[in-house]
Amino acid sequence: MPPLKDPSLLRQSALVGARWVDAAGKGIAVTNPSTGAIIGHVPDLGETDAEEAIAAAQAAQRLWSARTAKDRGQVLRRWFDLMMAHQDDLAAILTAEQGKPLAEARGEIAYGASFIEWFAEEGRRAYGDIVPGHAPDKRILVLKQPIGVVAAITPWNFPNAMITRKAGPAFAAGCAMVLKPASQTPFSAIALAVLAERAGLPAGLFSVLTGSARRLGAVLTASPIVRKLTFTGSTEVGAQLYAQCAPTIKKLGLELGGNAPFIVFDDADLDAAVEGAIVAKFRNNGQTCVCANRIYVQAGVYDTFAAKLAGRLAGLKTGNGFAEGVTFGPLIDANAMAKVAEHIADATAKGARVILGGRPHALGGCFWQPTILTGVTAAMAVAREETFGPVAPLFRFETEEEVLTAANDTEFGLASYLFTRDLARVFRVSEALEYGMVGVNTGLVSTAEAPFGGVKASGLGREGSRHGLDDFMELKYLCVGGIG
Ligand SMILES: NC(=O)C1=CN([C@@H]2O[C@H](COP(=O)(O)OP(=O)(O)OC[C@H]3O[C@@H](n4cnc5c(N)ncnc54)[C@H](OP(=O)(O)O)[C@@H]3O)[C@@H](O)[C@H]2O)C=CC1
Ligand SMILES: O=C(O)[C@H](O)CS(=O)(=O)O
Repeated sequence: MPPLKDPSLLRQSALVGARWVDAAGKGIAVTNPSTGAIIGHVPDLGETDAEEAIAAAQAAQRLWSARTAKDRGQVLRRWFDLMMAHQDDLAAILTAEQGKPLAEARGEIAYGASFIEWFAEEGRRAYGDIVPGHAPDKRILVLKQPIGVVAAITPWNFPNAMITRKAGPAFAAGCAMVLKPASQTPFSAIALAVLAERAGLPAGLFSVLTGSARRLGAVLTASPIVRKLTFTGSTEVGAQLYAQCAPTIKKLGLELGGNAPFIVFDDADLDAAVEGAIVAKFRNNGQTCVCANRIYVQAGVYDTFAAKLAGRLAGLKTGNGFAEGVTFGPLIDANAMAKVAEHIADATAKGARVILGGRPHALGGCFWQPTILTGVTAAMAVAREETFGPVAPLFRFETEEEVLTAANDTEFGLASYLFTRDLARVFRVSEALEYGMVGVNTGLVSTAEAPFGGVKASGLGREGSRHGLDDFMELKYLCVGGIG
């Protein structure tokens, strides 16, 4: 990692309420997925630390929620300004621990900061209602109030933005947050806490806990003080946490797995569709929940699309995220490599053809060649499971009805994409797709202004947009009588 302009942002510590706990060279090692080198260590915290963080959050939240939305928004705005002022350092920390190319990491910092900026403003629009009464002497008022102490558990693939997409609305609403970031990428979370402290976020309002996910998660999900759990990660873990929260009836925000269809019709702008596929499939080296997991191309343009996509990919470079001109970094770990290899082996064993890549990259380690498969069918694992890697499986289809049936044939329902220049088809297909989000002639839908989230096994709730704030608030109905 290049030297940081502000080395204090890379802190080998965790934040328990108002107390920084140092790893002091032991605890959990964090490695660079490009090189395998140890970047540093974070503390291995336990149950009592999690309980302490929850208690600190409860005390701080009472005072924080008593401040005006404008005041809270000004603190968040300062946090946004500090994130952008330190964009290069935050990006370097992110590339070191997650692997994505530096330019992409800088983009994530700006994307992550945009949620803080957006909710610094949205917090002042948590409007309630005054409803015409049901009796002459009654008045009906509806208030919006913060839900209270929130627990957040986040993944490694977007170590900055998946935190701020939760912290922004939580703090704007007047909540407190106890965060357990992914163990592979804790330093991005800790750097955010360092800047939050400098921005004036009150002590105790934001804790960052590092250590055993199972152990810390058990405390966070069992505590009756924690009134909401917001989780981003796999559907398997999300379902487990859902069950763990049941005894205390918590509000849940679940951003889970995906299996996005990417549909290219005969009448599409093929160059635009190829660019869209590069973004939708290969952003973060295919390690996003909204990645195009299945690429359906209508028969009339199938061969041309495949050739164009292969031509574009052949010119892009794989390597260490800090190296010049690199578009694809490493996968996060050996398990991710094994899953990619397994999906390709399964597909080729069932008749698919590799027209590009298909093997570990010559760089070794966690690097994989960008890969295109043709002749892919619904019988293959890539059609049913999330690959979470740089593999583009191309399915051929004949009719709109056929591809809609195939696209909806999954338990997931997060993102979906279609490319066509037929306006009637845009609405017919978009309305028929069983997903929370539809990209029309674009491969990138994620932005703070829009509601991000899915249906079915892809989760509950929405993050971002004006809807994202309501997920951190409760409605309170006042029935005021005796008005003569
Ligand atoms: N819908 C969305 O927006 C997103 C969905 N995902 C999905 O997540 C998967 C990849 O991300 P990945 O991080 O591996 O997902 P995981 O679900 O394995 O991990 C996500 C987070 O959950 C924690 N965790 C794991 N097990 C437990 C547990 N028993 N109790 C409490 N916390 C736990 C992890 O901690 P630790 O790191 O310590 O294991 C990590 O912080 C893919 O399926 C992807 O689609 C990922 C990102 C976004
Ligand atoms: O974790 C993810 O995959 C993110 O939600 C993807 S995005 O928000 O950057 O699209």
